[in-house]
Amino acid sequence: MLQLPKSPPKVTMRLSLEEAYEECRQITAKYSKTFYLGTRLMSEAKRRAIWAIYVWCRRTDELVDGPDAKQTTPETLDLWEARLEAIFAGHPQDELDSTLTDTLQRFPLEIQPFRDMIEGQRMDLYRSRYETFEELKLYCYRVAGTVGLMSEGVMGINRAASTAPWAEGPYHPTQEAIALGIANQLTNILRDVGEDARRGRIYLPLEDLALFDYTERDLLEGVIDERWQALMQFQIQRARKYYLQAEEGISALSPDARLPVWAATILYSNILTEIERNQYDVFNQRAYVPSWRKALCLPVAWLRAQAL
Ligand SMILES: CC(C)=CCC/C(C)=C/CC/C(C)=C/CC/C(C)=C/[C@@H]1[C@@H](COP(=O)(O)OP(=O)(O)O)[C@]1(C)CC/C=C(\C)CC/C=C(\C)CCC=C(C)C
Ligand SMILES: Nc1ncnc2c1ncn2[C@@H]1O[C@H](COP(=O)(O)OP(=O)(O)OP(=O)(O)O)[C@@H](O)[C@H]1O
Ligand SMILES: [Mn+2]
Repeated sequence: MLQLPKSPPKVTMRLSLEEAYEECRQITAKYSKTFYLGTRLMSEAKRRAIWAIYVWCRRTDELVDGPDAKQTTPETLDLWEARLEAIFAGHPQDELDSTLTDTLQRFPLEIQPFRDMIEGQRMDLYRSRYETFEELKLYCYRVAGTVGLMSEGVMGINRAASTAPWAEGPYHPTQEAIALGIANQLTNILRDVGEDARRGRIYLPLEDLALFDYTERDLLEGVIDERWQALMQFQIQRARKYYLQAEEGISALSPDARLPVWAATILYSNILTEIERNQYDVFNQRAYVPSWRKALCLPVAWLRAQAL
């Protein structure tokens, strides 16, 4: 389903565009129940665009995080970037690429966030520690804030919203879209601390570990004590600060985008609550929002989407 060609294949399309979009839908449903649920609340045109973007992002992430990651070199990412340029130039190299080329004809997306995402994956090739939160924030912008920019381009803005007389035009919630991506990535990092530690990776800023007198060795050994709980609560509070900043911008999105974005935001941020419920044990269990609790989030998302 998500196999990445090892080298640029000759351009052969075994699927129609419709079949390719259906494959994008299946990949999104398979790899992220939360975001897939969000897309089901969107219009047909917007959900197809998000599926196409999700697949490109997932394939990009799998180059460094997937089963074949050991074969990925900086040159692999250079080739992937050239392939991205081809997609934007209207020359997709396979049917999954062609859904993004098709999406670009419907939604005016900039290429830069896609390039920045690849730059974030390059960081994963050579970095396994982050000294400061500023360094981690740059990584989070690149692998997730960029997704916010891509998504905002599809969601569209609320042009009917009153514009201040001194403003040039409708408000674009760019910083809030980036903030939601960063909030989601910080959540993902906290959820996957154990999985990443087992691969020798620590995303939590080392300056934060030192603040709570918790060592790298403690983390790699999965030590859970008051120091760990205080460190995790600090991390969770910071992630929630980014969610709060993001929520300011959701009302600036087009009306039909508010419900799906509120739903995805509430669902993903609830992973933090699940981590708290698990007493911050992210080493032996993977925090996730059970389906019944996901369902309970939907009426809340609907109410938040009504409030301007
Ligand atoms: C509802 C909606 C529009 C969702 C966007 C879905 C989308 C295109 C997601 C792409 C995700 C992806 C595969 C990115 C590659 C790098 C990566 C893995 C990033 C991390 C995602 C985790 O995904 P998942 O949970 O499936 O990963 P694992 O299970 O760990 O394998 C990230 C945490 C990034 C997610 C970032 C976003 C979804 C951006 C959200 C921002 C918006 C929708 C902007 C909304 C606009 C305003 C104004 C707030
Ligand atoms: N990458 C994974 N590794 C281990 N378990 C996973 C993974 N993805 C999902 N699961 C498991 O699948 C079940 C559903 O979790 P969840 O709803 O978070 O799925 P998901 O696809 O990971 O959603 P999202 O990616 O949006 O968080 C849980 O039991 C979760 O532990
Ligand atoms: Mn997932």
